[in-house]
Amino acid sequence: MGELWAQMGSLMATIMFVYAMVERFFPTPLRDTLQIHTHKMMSLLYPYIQITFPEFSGERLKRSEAYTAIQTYLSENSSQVAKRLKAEVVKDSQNPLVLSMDDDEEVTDEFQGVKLWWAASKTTTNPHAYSFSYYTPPDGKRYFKLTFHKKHRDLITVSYIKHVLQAGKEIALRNRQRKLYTNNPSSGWYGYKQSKWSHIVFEHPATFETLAMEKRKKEEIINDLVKFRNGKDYYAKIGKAWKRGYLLYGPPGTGKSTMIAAMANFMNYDVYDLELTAVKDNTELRKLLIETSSKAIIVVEDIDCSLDLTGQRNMKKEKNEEEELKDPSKKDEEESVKSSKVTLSGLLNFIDGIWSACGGERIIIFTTNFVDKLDPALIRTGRMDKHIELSYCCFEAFKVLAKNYLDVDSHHLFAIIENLLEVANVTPADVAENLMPKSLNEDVETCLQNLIQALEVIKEEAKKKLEEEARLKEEKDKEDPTQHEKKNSVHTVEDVKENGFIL
Ligand SMILES: Nc1ncnc2c1ncn2[C@@H]1O[C@H](COP(=O)(O)OP(=O)(O)OP(=O)(O)O)[C@@H](O)[C@H]1O
Ligand SMILES: [Mg+2]
Repeated sequence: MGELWAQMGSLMATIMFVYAMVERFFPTPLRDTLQIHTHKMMSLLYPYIQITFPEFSGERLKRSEAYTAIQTYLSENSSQVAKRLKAEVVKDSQNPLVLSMDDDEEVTDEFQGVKLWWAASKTTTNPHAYSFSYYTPPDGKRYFKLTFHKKHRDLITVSYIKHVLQAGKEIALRNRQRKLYTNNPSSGWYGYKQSKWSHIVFEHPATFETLAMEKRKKEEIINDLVKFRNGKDYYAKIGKAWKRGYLLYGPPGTGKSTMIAAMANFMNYDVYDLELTAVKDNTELRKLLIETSSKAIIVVEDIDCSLDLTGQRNMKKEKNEEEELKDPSKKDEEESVKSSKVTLSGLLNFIDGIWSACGGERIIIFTTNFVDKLDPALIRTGRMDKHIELSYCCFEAFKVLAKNYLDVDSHHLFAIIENLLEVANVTPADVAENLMPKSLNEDVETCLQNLIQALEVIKEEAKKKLEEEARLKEEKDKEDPTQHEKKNSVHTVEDVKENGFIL
């Protein structure tokens, strides 16, 4: 910046001298003409272009987006070089204290080999002058001034400014504090200051590194997410809304919720935990969706329990009426489900209707313990793009947990555990529970022994259960071999109905 200031200084001195001469020796009409020409000539000699970015444009309350983006960009790129910094507390940021360059401070930047100068300044205002604007700060209007050589005009005005604004927005997004939203019951939507979603700061520590799962499967999911994140142009090209649906299924404690948290942390997205039973009808579901932000994961946990969306409504009805006669408390249970009128078609519209296309990238995740119970319409390809099974703990997943909980990569007891995991169906949640030291003096060996004991018990129980099932089957076969054959065929209408499939 030194050389620029030296050049500017000598130019300013020349201009002032020429103006002074003109003022002094020429009559007014000639003086005006001469001044215009002098000005033109000086601007020809002065080879730099300046662009200013005011903090508030016009008289609007809103701070200029460009100014904010430039400030963020410069804070990250130049706060190390600027000598005088300004500290500001920024709301909703991971790092609430943001340092940016102070007024009248300059920094340089470089873009494709071209040097540029940024200066933070403010206009000086007359403190006695009455301002019509509420938004003009008493100490003047702030602005950033960008100076560059005129031969780079196109590069700077077309590419560089775009780059700065984009990078500034990305930095702000990266540094923002992410939120976990839950929907409020609609009865409270119209109250004072009540909004449709309540939020808290999202601070779940789960990551893909700590998620116990086969490496290959994990990489597949990560690649899918990365492809989605970078797919803005691709989605626009194929004419599809920029969204992706995942169905996570598996027994309780296999890590479905943990995976959602890992996904949110990986993508740096907000999470909207949608409680469908609190949504009155499809219209309200739509209103909730419109109020979600871009870069969000919308989660419906336990979709099979949230609503009677399994397509078995009619089949179940008769059964429930019978049950109600026997047990009246069943009726109350059913009533509470009926009070939510979100239908399967409402939910499908929610997923792939035009409503889901408003705004930017969105991920929709359903979780269930019973994938077979879901209506095929809900999970068909294109609607839920990827089905991910979270299953019982395999040896590879155990190794991740051992690393997380005990900080070990290998141990002589691992071989025994590997053999036991092949025969015992145990969830990662159970493995984690057993690996956790119960007291301060429990070492790695003791923790692994605890797990082995637990796995032995599970293995024995499973063995007994299998033996019992085999015995019962044998007894049944003896009683009525034809009945058993019929029962074994899953293709009979009775069985399909009983299992909750839709014909
Ligand atoms: N795959 C996993 N990797 C790491 N930790 C896991 C995994 N699965 C379960 N856990 C541990 O077990 C606990 C329960 O897991 P989580 O809540 O994710 O299970 P879930 O599949 O969502 O169960 P549910 O069906 O009951 O909702 C977690 O807090 C986590 O500590
Ligand atoms: Mg869960």
